[in-house]
Amino acid sequence: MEDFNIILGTDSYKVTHYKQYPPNTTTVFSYFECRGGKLNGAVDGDVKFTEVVFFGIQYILQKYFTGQVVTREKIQEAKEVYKLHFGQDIFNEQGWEHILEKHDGRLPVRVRAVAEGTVVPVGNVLFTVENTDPECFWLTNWVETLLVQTWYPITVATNSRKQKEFLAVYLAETAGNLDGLESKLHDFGYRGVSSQESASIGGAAHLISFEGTDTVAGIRFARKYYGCSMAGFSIPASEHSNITAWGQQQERAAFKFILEAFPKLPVSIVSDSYDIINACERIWGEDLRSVVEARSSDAPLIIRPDSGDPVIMVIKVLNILGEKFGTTINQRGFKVLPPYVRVIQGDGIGTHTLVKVLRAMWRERWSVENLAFGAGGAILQRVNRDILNCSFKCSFVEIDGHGMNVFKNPVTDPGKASKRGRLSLHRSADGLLYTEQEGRGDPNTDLLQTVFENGKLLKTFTFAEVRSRSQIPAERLEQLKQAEEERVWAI
Ligand SMILES: O=C(Nc1cccnc1)c1ccc2c(c1)ncn2CC1CCN(C(=O)c2ccccc2)CC1
Repeated sequence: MEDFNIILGTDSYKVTHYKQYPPNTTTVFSYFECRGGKLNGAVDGDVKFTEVVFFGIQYILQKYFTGQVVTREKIQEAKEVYKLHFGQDIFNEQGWEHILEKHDGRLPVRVRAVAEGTVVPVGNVLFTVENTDPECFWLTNWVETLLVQTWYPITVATNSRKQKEFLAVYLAETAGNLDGLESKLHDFGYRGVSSQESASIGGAAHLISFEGTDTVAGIRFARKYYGCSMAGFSIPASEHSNITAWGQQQERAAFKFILEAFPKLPVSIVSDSYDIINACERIWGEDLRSVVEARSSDAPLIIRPDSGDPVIMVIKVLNILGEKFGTTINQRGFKVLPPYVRVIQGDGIGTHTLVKVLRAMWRERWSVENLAFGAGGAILQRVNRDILNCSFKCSFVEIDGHGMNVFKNPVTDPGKASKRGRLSLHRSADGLLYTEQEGRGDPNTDLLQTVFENGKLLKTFTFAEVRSRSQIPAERLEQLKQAEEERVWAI
């Protein structure tokens, strides 16, 4: 990563921390966890997160940590910047010179992490960092700033997987199988994220649980960093300009033209430019009805409403289409439109509204086979570090050759208490993951693996492995089904 200078890749206050640790400190050992807790489910509404998908450290390590990341030029640049930034010489020039001379510019740190894609209950250690050169005790927490940015891929991956749980429960309940589950939540979010890099990272994080995306950057990311040649798919779809360019009087002509432009593929046509109800009743349901009925089941028309309350619009559109094209009743007793016509709701969808639409469809006896969702900002942008309470804390130091377990335990917030000593992650006999503290863990069963050491990426995972590790277990779906039964289906 040429135009990145890790010596300038940290919070300003960390530049002064080498002067603040106790004299003769030789080791700083820190860890990262997602505490979950107080802001739980803040993505929207009453969705709760009790476990997280670990994802994304591989990218950060590969892009910003591997190889010779310290050079004389970068030290010089940092020296100038910090002299101006602090107004005096407090930059640890000797410390970085030491890394350049003794380690050939490679970072003398060890990062141990749980395998990417692992689903870990909140409150467990996810990765640890320690210095491998006693003179570089100050480096461990220097790199916190960059490594804690894993909060973003972890949160996006976790939130998309949570939506997949709800979709799976309602698809199983209303269709009797999980066919098409992976294409039920399509990423529309490319334009709504803050940067190209966020689109890449977040786009890929969504694709751990789904295979539908319009965020092309996520495809490229998965190819480049996780060895996946094609992580997601899309289809021909219209935007408003393709309809409005024909003028309001020609909406029907536009619809017909676009349908006929793609005879052998599913085609999605946004239908709310003027009046979605008229579009469904008159244009799709009468004027173009035979054109729609001529579509094959693997090249359906997919009607896209794009305004109005999502819950109301989905039910209204399904009811009109059911009237016009007829429905069958599936083995679960739910209504299904003919296979040549489907609906995608891509407006106003976040975890909370997706659940509300699913619950409304259940109440109106519509099978989830009929619908897919698109989501943008809610998938990639409406997330922050507080949702899973991701944090990095020191838990062990060595001073004058003596090891010491350290921690914080604020009387003002017990939820912020940190773990103590050297940490490891283990799986109990009944399959649950738990953290051993104070160095008590058996190294032979530690699920944390050394993924980075002294400038080298030692362990990487493919996107296929990440996807396989984050599968949703059947018992989790059973649990969520029970909860929905009590909360919604019983009423
Ligand atoms: O409008 C779209 N993209 C977009 C991008 C950026 C901003 N706004 C919209 C867009 C992109 C992909 C779309 C789409 C619409 N409509 C369908 N797809 C992709 C998938 C096609 C395959 N799928 C179906 O056939 C299907 C649809 C509904 C029920 C059951 C199955 C599931 C959806």
